Parts: sequence; structure tokens; C-alpha cells
Amino acid sequence: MEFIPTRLEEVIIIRPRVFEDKRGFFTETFRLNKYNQAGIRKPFVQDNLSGSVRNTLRGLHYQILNPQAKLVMVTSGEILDVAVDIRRNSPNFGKYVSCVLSYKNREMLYIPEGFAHGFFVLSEQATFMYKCSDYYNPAGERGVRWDDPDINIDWPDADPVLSEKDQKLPFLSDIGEQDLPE
Ligand SMILES: Cc1cn([C@H]2C[C@H](O)[C@@H](COP(=O)(O)OP(=O)(O)O[C@H]3O[C@@H](C)C(=O)[C@@H](O)[C@H]3O)O2)c(=O)[nH]c1=O
Repeated sequence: MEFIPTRLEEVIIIRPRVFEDKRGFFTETFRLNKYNQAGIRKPFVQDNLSGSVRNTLRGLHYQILNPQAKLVMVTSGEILDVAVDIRRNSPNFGKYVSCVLSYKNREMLYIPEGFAHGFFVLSEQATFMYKCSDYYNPAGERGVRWDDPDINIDWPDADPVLSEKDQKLPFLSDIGEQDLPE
């Protein structure tokens, strides 16, 4: 299992060791001692699963009352995953990293607290699984517009399938300090 820092070093790509044989493959996706050694120490308390059709974009989401670190993976299909540093005092405020996660490459992404997260579905369908370090709290649900010009994410499509909620999210520059993580 390899832990590879991205250009925002707190966001980490996890490349698991995959054992292939005539039946298919086997891989460990989460193992506390190895994650701890790599500096990922937040215990996870919630697992989520979502399925999405091609061109779906979910995001950019974060929780302000119960901030969540996330370990995300794709169990079918292919997505472009994006994490944006929105910690109000961070030198990287507004910067993002993106990477392709797929059933085929079996890579995962660790996104710490303080980052907004979203993804775009590149395949006909994608199944997305993730662990969270705190519970979902609807009262603390926050988000940033996917097409915020200040963040300027290079999405593969200019007209994605969005939830009603995600269409109405604010731009980063319109979010008050109290609604941004430290
Ligand atoms: C995220 C979440 C949603 N829900 C409910 C609320 C709502 O009625 C329904 C669908 O929720 P959403 O539209 O917010 O689902 P979705 O757009 O998939 O939200 C997710 O997007 C990605 C990008 C993330 O980073 C996640 O943390 C999460 O915010 O599920 C829960 O009950 N528990 C949860 O943990």
C-alpha cells in the first residue's frame, strides 16, 4: 500500500497492493496500522455509498459543525475526484487537486477536514464508496459552487447533471468567515 502526497500535500492518494489470480483480484482498502503510519489517524465513524450516471457532478461539499475527513474510492466505473483547500487561513486557500479514481486503477483518495470535495462521473455509471471521520449533520452541511471562477476547476464537461441543491451553492468569495473551516 503506497501513500502518495498530491500537490496539496494533506490530500493523499492511496495505491493499494493488488493480488491478481485466475479468480480475479484481492486488495486491502483500509488497514488502521498502515494508515496510522502514514499520518492518517482520524477514526472513521460512517461509511457511505452512492451510485451516479454519466456526467453527474456531486459537490463541492463540506461539513462545518462536524468536519469530516473522507477516504473515497470507486467500486465501479470511473470518476474525476476533486478536493479544494477552503481552510480560511491556509496559504493554499482556493487551490484544488484532482485525480481519476476508477474500478480499474483501484486508487483511493484521503481528503482531510477543511477541504471541500466533489466528483464528476466519467463512465456510463459509477459507484462511489467513502468513509467519514464524523457523522453527517444536515445543519452543518455547506458547499461551494462547482464552477466557481476563483477556483477554476478543469471539469470535463460544462453542463453536468447536478442536484437542485448543488445548483444553488454560493461562490467561495461570498461565503462568510464563520462558514469556512479553520
Ligand atoms: C451525505 C449524506 C446525505 N444524506 C441524505 C441527505 C439527502 O436527502 C440525500 C442525498 O444527499 P446529497 O444530495 O447531499 O448527496 P451527495 O450529493 O452525494 O453528497 C455527498 O457528495 C460528496 C461530493 C461528498 O463529499 C459527500 O460528503 C456528500 O456531501 O441523502 C444522509 O442521510 N447522510 C449523509 O451522510
